[in-house]
Amino acid sequence: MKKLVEYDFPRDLKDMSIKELDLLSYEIRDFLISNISKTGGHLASNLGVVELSIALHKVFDTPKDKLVWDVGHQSYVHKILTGRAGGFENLRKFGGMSGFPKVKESEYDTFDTGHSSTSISIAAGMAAARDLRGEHYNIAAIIGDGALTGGLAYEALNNAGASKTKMIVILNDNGMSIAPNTGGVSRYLEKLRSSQKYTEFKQKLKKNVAEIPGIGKGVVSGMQHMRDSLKYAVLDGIMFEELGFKYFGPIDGHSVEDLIRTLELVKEVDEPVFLHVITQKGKGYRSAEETPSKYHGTGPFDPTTGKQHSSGTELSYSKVFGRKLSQLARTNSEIVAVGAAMLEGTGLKEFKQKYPKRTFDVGIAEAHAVTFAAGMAAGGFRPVVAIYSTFLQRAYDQIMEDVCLQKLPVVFAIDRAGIVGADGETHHGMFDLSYLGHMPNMTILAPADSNELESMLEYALTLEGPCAIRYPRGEAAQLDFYQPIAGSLVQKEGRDLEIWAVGNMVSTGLEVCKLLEKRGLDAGLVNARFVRPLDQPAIEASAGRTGLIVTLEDNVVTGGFGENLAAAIMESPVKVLNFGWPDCFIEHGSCGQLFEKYGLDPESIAERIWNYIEKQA
Ligand SMILES: Cc1ncc(C[n+]2csc(CCOP(=O)(O)OP(=O)(O)O)c2C)c(N)n1
Ligand SMILES: CC(=O)[C@@H](O)[C@H](O)COP(=O)(O)O
Ligand SMILES: [Mg+2]
Repeated sequence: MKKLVEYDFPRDLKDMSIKELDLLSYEIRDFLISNISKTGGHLASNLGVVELSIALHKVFDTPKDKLVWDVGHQSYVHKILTGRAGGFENLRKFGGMSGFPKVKESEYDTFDTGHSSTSISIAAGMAAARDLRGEHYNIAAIIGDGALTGGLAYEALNNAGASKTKMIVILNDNGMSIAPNTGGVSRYLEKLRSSQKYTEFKQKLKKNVAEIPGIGKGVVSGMQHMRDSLKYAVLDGIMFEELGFKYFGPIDGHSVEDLIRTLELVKEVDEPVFLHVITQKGKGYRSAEETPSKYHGTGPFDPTTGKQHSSGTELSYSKVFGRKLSQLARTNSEIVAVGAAMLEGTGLKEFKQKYPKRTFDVGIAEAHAVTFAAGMAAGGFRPVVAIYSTFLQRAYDQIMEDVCLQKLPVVFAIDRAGIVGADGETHHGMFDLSYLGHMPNMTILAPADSNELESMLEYALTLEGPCAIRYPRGEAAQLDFYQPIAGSLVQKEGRDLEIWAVGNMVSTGLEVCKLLEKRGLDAGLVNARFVRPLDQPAIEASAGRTGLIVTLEDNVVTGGFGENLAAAIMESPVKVLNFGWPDCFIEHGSCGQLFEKYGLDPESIAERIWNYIEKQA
């Protein structure tokens, strides 16, 4: 039997029979399990779209026809079917293949994605561009039921449905976001899924397709006939029909045959089509079927037992945050937690178990989460909104207008701040200090270790306005900082220079001081703690003690802590050197590799400081 790397995909799919395609789906699942068990990656979502991806590449003429994968974490099978099986050895590794669609990686990847709920907008825009140019090809957006909880998807449905342009929205409905999906739309989809009509549709589909005389006009009239005889399906999908889409389904997303038949039909429709496909997250791998959330994004695991190698016992910042919040909520009944489809990732699972009524998971809806929290704060509560740094970018305006403008006491627990590693450029949380740093009334804190995170959370909940606490992905440092949160913390004064480090960069700063000491330099270290407001008196005092201030932050330099500090003492003769991420998008790789490549590891920083001082001498 041929290996997946030996096929000429997608061309080879065109000659394969349904039976061969069924066999191929087994082969692809084996390949995914075997490879992801070594590299880690998004397993469960990909196992769920094996047949759908095969059918799409069988029916559509890619890359002329365009496929847009929402989020893109489920694009692995698409990658296999477009000649990239060989890339899986280095999936998400430094210099290796990305875990998301990348235009620069393949002509079959139509758009760089990573953040949810964008696919329908992208497809609608592509369709408008195609129509304006008078071109003819198919465009399909493949969106999950989780991604369909995001507001942008509805703005796009509203616009695309009314436009009457030819495009296909395929809903990959598995009832799951990372965790079980939530909300009213999810309940509506559940109703469609569990309806008897699902099986009836399958029977009618077979019967009607058999009656279709050929292609072109025949297909269209056959399809019209089918739709007429499937009035119930139209009724069931009424919400999408009312928005201007022709609704088809729901169909079995694990039947290659049904998928191919239906796609052949809907691709002939000259209007917006909404095709509802039912799949199972984790399909074909027992551990992932039983606990899809655990295999949504997984590290390496034993493929035979399903046992994940990383024990998950490390004390992450997320866990420290969740544990402390639960503890504070015991005595403060005004504390409520707000999340956006990432309760587990942000450490709120324990809080939800203890305080289900005080936990609000709004779905993949970060902008709504923030304004919802603003509403709760206006109603007298103390909302704590836990969102990853990269996803909070979505809610810039809501933080500014709905929270800061009214100085509402909302606490933002910003997880995954700084570089995150394997997810890469769409997911690094390296902009929050810049996008929050200019917001009036906002306090921004960054803990250097787990104790500081706890103290900062306690402190934030005493403030009368908004406060953001940002901390990185992964294991929490244990530096034993117990001092109360009042301003910056001078660890050590320095004669030759003083380093002002933000959050996780305090650990780096300690290393840099040691390395410089070996070269005979007396470097001091200040744990900034407050990114906003700046601790002006302490900064001025530091500038008075030394001729050089060095700032370290796990954030883009542009508009970050260091630039603000430099501006705050621009009249002083002290020189300021800023270290942070350069003004560009940073690729995927391990955090260690990225810090090294961009000169942000202790050795590179010490070297640059040394060279700078040498040059000045
Ligand atoms: C704006 C944004 N918020 C959160 C996420 C994190 N996230 C990635 S995939 C996912 C679940 C998506 O569910 P669904 O679209 O149904 O796809 P499935 O994994 O079920 O195939 C979430 C919440 C994201 N990528 N983008
Ligand atoms: C695809 C996506 O956006 C999430 O699944 C993300 O990969 C989760 O990252 P963490 O592993 O940091 O929770
Ligand atoms: Mg889903």
